[in-house]
Amino acid sequence: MAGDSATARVPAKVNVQLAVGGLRPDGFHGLANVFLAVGLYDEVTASHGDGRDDGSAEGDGTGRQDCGHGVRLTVSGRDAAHVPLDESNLAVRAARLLAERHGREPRVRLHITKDIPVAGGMAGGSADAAGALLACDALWGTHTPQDELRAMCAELGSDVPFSLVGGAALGQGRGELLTPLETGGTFHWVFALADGGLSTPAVYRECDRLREAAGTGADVDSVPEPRPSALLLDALRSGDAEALAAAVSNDLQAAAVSLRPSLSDTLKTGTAAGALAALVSGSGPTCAFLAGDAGSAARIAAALEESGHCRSARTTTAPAPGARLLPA
Ligand SMILES: C[C@](O)(CO)[C@H](O)COP(=O)(O)OP(=O)(O)OC[C@H]1O[C@@H](n2ccc(N)nc2=O)[C@H](O)[C@@H]1O
Ligand SMILES: Nc1ncnc2c1ncn2[C@@H]1O[C@H](COP(=O)(O)OP(=O)(O)OP(=O)(O)O)[C@@H](O)[C@H]1O
Repeated sequence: MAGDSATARVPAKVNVQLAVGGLRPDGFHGLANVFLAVGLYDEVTASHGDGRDDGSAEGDGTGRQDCGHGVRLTVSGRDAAHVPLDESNLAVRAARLLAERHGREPRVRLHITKDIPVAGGMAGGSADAAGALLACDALWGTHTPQDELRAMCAELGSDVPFSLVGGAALGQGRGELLTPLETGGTFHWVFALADGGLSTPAVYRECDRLREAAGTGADVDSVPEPRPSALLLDALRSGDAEALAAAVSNDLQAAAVSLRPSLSDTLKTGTAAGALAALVSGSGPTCAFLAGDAGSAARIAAALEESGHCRSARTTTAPAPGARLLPA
């Protein structure tokens, strides 16, 4: 496909197990990271820029920037104002990386339709990076093999390879080494979106600080090697929500709550409303609630919104497919 534009749709993620090992000399932590893709999506459209203004109004949550070397970026959606429009944007970095690999100019116009919360612990920027790779690859007709796309994803960020593949997967190393996992059914989730984000490096630093303060140490020699939970993998395989609820864990949760103490009220609210499990999503501050069925998910979402302990609540299901091109 090498038409005038290409659009990729990419899911958010929740980590149903996030076991964090010690701080490595390269500044990353070894992980046993069980990712589950969930049905909240960003869309990334790549099109041939013609250099003309597209008429998007200022102040409608849409910005525009020529990021140099021919990449122009616009973003729409409720959180658009919080998305960087310069070269730090992961979608821009992805387009430039793909162009560089194919020895071509990254001349492209990118538009992100943002629905995944920004800095929310749901891999929104990673989704946009994976989406930009797919959309630009289709627009430019560069036909990059899947293994090369995956390697580029890993260069862009630890969560990006999972955004590409979706479904459910175990991430090892810093999270980029993926093993696909079987899932036996549909899981119902509620996400409580917070006001403002949390910085992922800051949450990892807080995790280290809490470990040091507890006297256990935070480096690779002090923290046991993280391992996936057999109970959790069984629960995913069998599609058993109650068993999954009993096995979920997030080693970054205490750090996220330490930086944002109000999250504990959000977690309690969802539990009181009938959630089978309540946990911080990745590095937070989004909180994730596993529900028994769609009706229970709707009741938990209503209780969260009524409580005022979140900005808004969203219901969805998992697993969701990975990054996909939409029909032209
Ligand atoms: C919290 C998670 O979302 C769970 O899936 C990820 O581990 C974060 O993945 P990400 O946002 O793609 O992170 P990256 O862009 O690769 O790294 C950002 C920063 O997070 C910290 N980081 C990230 C991944 C990891 N395994 N250990 C870390 O300590 C490092 O300070 C790193 O500089
Ligand atoms: N396309 C993008 N969308 C959102 N944020 C981006 C993007 N590109 C770069 N960023 C920057 O990355 C930061 C983290 O954003 P992101 O939404 O990816 O966080 P996150 O969902 O918590 O990430 P993760 O769950 O992978 O740790 C933002 O504060 C922003 O400065």
